[in-house]
Amino acid sequence: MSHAWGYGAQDGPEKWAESFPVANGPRQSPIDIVPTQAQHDPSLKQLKLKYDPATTKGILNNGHSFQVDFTDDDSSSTLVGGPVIGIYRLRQFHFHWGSSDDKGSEHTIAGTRFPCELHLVHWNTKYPNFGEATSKPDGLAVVGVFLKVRIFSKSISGIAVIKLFQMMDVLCGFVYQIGSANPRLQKVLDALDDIRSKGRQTTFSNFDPKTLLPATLDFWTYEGSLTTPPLLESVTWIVLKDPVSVSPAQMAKFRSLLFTSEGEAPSCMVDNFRPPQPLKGRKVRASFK
Ligand SMILES: N/C(=N\S(N)(=O)=O)N1CCCC1
Ligand SMILES: [Zn+2]
Repeated sequence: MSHAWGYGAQDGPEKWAESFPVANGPRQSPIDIVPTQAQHDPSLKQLKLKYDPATTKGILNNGHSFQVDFTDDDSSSTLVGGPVIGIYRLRQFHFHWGSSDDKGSEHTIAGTRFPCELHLVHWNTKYPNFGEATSKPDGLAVVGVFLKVRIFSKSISGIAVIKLFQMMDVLCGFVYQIGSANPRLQKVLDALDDIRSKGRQTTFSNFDPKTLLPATLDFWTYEGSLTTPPLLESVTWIVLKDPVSVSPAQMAKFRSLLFTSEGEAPSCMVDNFRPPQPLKGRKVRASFK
C-alpha cells in the first residue's frame, strides 16, 4: 500500500500495518478505558491549559478530518502539569466522528462509544519543533474530549410537548430529534461550509479552544500513539472523563464534510476513527478517585 491511507475497506485501519508496521507496536492508540481498572494516582498534577485566541491560524479539511491550526512559534498557548513534565505548545485540534450516533469516538469507556471525539494536539518544547517532537516518546500530549448527543427538555411541560410532537411526527410518518446544540461548537461548525472538500482551507481566527472543554478537567492518562498514520508512539494521552454536549443537527454538520477533493466522486467524511488497540500491559492512571 502506498502511503495513501484512509478509513475505507481497502485503505483503512486494518490495512495500515502494511505501510506502517508500528501499527502493531506496544503502545498504540486509541484504547478502551476501563474505569474500574484505572488506578488513581495522587501524584498527578492539575492539568493547566492556557490558550491565547490570537494564536488561531486557520481551518483546513485535510482529507481525514478537519483541523484548526495555531501558531506555535511561542508559548502563548500551552499545556503544563497533568502527567507531563515541561511545557507543551498547542499545534492544532481536530475531531473524529461516526456515520451515526452509536459510534465515532476513538477511545471508548468500558466499551461505550461516543458519536464524536475532540483531540487537542500539543508538542514538547524541549524539542525544536512539532516535526521533531512527533518522533520522541515524550514528544506529544493530546487531550481527548468526548462529545455526547443529549436529547432533552428542561421542563416536564417541555417533555410533554416533545412527546406530543413526536407522537404527531410518528403519525405523520417522520421522526425528528430535538437536541441541545452546543453553542461553543457552532463557530467551528459554521466554518465547515467553506472547507467541504479535501484540501480546502479558510480563515479562522480568534478562537479559544478552552470553550470546547467540560467544566472539570478530571482525566485518565496513558502512554500511546498517534491514532492515524504514521502512528508514531510519541503521545501522552490525557482523556477527559466528562463529555461535552453536541446536538443531532451539529453531528449532521460534521457529516457534511467530504473525504474527497473537488472534482472527485464525493465520499462523505464519516467513520474517520481507529478502533481501540491492545493495551499490551500498559497502565491507565486516573487523576480522580
Ligand atoms: N494522528 C494525529 N493526531 S491524533 N488523532 O492521534 O490525536 N495527528 C497526525 C498528525 C498531527 C496529529
Ligand atoms: Zn485525532
